[in-house]
Amino acid sequence: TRSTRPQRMLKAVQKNATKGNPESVISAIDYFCKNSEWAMNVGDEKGSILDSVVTEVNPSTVLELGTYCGYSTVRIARLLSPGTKLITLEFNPAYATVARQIIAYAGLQDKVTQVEGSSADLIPQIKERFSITTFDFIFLDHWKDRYLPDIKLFEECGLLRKGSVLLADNVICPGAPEYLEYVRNSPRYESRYYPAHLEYTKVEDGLEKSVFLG
Ligand SMILES: O=C(NC/C=C/[C@H]1O[C@@H](n2cnc3c(NCCO)ncnc32)[C@H](O)[C@@H]1O)c1cc(-c2ccc(F)cc2)cc(O)c1O
Ligand SMILES: [Mg+2]
Repeated sequence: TRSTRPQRMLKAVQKNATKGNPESVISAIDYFCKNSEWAMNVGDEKGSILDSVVTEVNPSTVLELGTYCGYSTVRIARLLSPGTKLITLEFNPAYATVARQIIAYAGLQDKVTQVEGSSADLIPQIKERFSITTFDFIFLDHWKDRYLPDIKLFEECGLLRKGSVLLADNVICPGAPEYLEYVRNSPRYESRYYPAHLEYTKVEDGLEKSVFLG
């Protein structure tokens, strides 16, 4: 049967990137998406903004919602201090399998804990299962209508502390209007919009960074 787009993306990484070199994995995926097949990775333009926020926060505890093929997982993990691991949630086993291979090809498997399942089920289990008290940095890039229910779940489960940084992809395209309204109007968050473009296109999109104020 015909291969899937994530499988073709993995082949492109194995063909064009250098094993153990995260930068070459990122470049190989961006090249594939610009020249062969568009895919919903955060991409190079928004990825550079993601890089700058991760570098600024220098987090000890990190959560990503929506691994997909692991592109942003690699971007984040390559910047983490030694000994720091990120947890990434993905409920599609086929995507998780491709991501595992892309993360391993980049040599970052020791900095990543991949968890298969839905954020709605897993978020309430995180403290117990991973001995986490709160997250320093959370990247939201899963289903856009789940951003708001999941940020409320973070609050209910006591997973945020004064200064926790949440960064959300696609707040313009496809859009997360309820989430934006919430973080921009809640007195418990200080929010800032980073304008950019939808990955590999000229369509307007951007990232919303929201700091929890406690
Ligand atoms: O839809 C987009 N992203 C969704 C990501 C989903 C991934 O995350 C996984 N996932 C989803 N919900 C959950 C969940 N929890 C949810 C239930 O609890 N728990 C765990 N994993 C979850 C999926 O299995 C996928 O792996 C998108 C679209 C465009 C786009 C723009 C313009 C266009 F024309 C077309 C497309 C651009 C983007 O950058 C985008 O991110
Ligand atoms: Mg996205």
